[in-house]
Amino acid sequence: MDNHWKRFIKGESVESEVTPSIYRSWQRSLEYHVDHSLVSHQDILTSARLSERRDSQESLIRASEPVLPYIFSLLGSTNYTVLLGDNEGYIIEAVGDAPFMSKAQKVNLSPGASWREEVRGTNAIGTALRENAPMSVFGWEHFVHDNHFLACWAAPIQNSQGLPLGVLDISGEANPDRQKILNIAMMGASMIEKNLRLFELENQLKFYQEGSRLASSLLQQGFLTIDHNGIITSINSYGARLLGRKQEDIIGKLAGEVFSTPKGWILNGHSLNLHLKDSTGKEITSHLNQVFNEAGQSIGAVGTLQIKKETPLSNSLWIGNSQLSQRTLARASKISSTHSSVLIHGESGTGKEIISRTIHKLSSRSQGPFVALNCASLPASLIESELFGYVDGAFTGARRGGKPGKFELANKGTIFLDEIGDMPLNVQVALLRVLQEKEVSRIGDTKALKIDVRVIAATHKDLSALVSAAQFRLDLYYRLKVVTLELPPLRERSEDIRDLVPYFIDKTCKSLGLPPLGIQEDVYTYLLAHSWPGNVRELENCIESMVALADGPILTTADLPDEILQSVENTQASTEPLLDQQTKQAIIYALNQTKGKIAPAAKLLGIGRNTLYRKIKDLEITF
Ligand SMILES: Nc1ncnc2c1ncn2[C@@H]1O[C@H](COP(=O)(O)OP(=O)(O)OP(=O)(O)O)[C@@H](O)[C@H]1O
Repeated sequence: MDNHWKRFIKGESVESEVTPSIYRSWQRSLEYHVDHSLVSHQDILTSARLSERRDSQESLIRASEPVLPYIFSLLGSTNYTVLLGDNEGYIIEAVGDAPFMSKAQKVNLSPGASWREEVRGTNAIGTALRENAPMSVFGWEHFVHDNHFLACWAAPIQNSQGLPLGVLDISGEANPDRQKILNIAMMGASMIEKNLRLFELENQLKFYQEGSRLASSLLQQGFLTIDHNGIITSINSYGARLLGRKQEDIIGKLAGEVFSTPKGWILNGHSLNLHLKDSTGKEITSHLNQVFNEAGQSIGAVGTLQIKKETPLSNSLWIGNSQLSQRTLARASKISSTHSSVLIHGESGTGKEIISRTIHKLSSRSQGPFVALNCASLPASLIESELFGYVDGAFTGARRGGKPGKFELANKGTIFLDEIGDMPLNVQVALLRVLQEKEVSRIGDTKALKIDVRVIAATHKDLSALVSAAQFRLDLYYRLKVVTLELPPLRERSEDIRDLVPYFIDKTCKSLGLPPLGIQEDVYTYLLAHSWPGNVRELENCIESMVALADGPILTTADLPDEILQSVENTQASTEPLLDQQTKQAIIYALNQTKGKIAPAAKLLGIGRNTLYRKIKDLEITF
């Protein structure tokens, strides 16, 4: 068979009779002017240069260390050597049996020699590197005649981009089992590649760990990481100080031991707010987010710890961080420092009572009572006696000893009159008198009692229209609307849903004595798309029923009430396409953020101003 080689050397055409990769390499060997009749003694490193080279290839050598002897042991015969070459074909490591290695040494197949094609013509190491593919080169396929006694198999060792970093070679004396040994060489190369990737990941991990250690040491808040077993794997010194313990006393402990949270929470929720106290009793707020791997399994949680700031609004009962909510709260806070009557307008369930309680809590009357009366829930005949009370025997059916009215009960505090639009006209007159004279007389009594009460009235109706229809007194209307507050419906501040939902889940779990529940992100797609005609009350009811009926530790779309699923699916199917709805929401959000300014809103959305104008027009957005 070495006829092929001889004929090629003589210059005859053998292209169709030789393996293409071997033929290509022979051609290259000719171009490099490799002498086919002589063993080259070029490109052999001195031992000092070889050790420098090995130092520069430290990770390749470390990654191969366990692999070379293992591959040698698989060969099951001693007539082989297993070699590691670097990316320039220099042999930097060899494992093998002495008799064969000494034969190999005669042709410089030993550490220090480069087996690049340019120097030694066609050979497994050089040709595998050049072709960047596994190669076997047998006997006469070697370009240099003296190498014809060799049978060699080599596989490149590649980096993650597929570029060769080195080569694993198995050389022996002619062996017919070409594919089997090539497979072993390929397996060895892939084991080395895996080890190299592992080293890379270890380095990356060290890098990130060091980066996050440095960054978290600079943070003016606590930072902690918890693994999927619930063990605290790191906490910065600020966080440890907050908890009044040493870092080393916290790291390695179960989160449940440090935070005394219900067992198993870490695997249940997607995010969690822990409520803790520091060593001096100050409240610490925390926010932990779970981290998931690509398969969606929890691999732990990272989060922050902070001392809860005592802002005036921390007394607020209002949940929601949307721009509109923040504006509402800021206005409520201002109102709380005045003594005027307040008229709150908003759709049913938007939180008129909650905001009234907040105004009361923030005001100088906070130590006094907050008394609420829903004018729509009582028959007209009873409202007056509820408001002003009565004396013994004031009317048939009156309670013995009389009864104080809500105004009396609210003295030094706040009275909240919900659904004021439903107040009968005769009671409106009496109310106006109380407001003007700041005194109240129980029904059937001649004495008047001085009272100091702030009135907050609320309605979902258009009071000015009721005034025009002569159903509401103009003078009372003006008395009440000294200060007004408009509560936006939930559909206009849907970002609040992301704050309200975890709050309601938490609240319901506590009231039902259940462990904290998580919620799947998909559920929000529905909650955000629903129009919530019943506003926050409807959302609260929805979450309450989901929690009560939930099957697992995480609320999923399967737990959504049918009416929400249907209403969202109907809107999506019939009227606006989902994309339009979401675009609309994004635009409303951006306009809220930028207080209606077009240029910054367009920037926030990443679109041009003209496109934004067009979309506002097309989607009929009003702002
Ligand atoms: N911003 C909010 N944060 C927390 N809970 C809220 C908020 N807004 C409303 N809620 C809850 O939603 C429910 C309805 O709120 P509220 O009674 O204050 O609304 P309303 O506007 O007074 O309703 P209605 O006009 O029907 O009386 C209550 O259970 C309240 O706790």
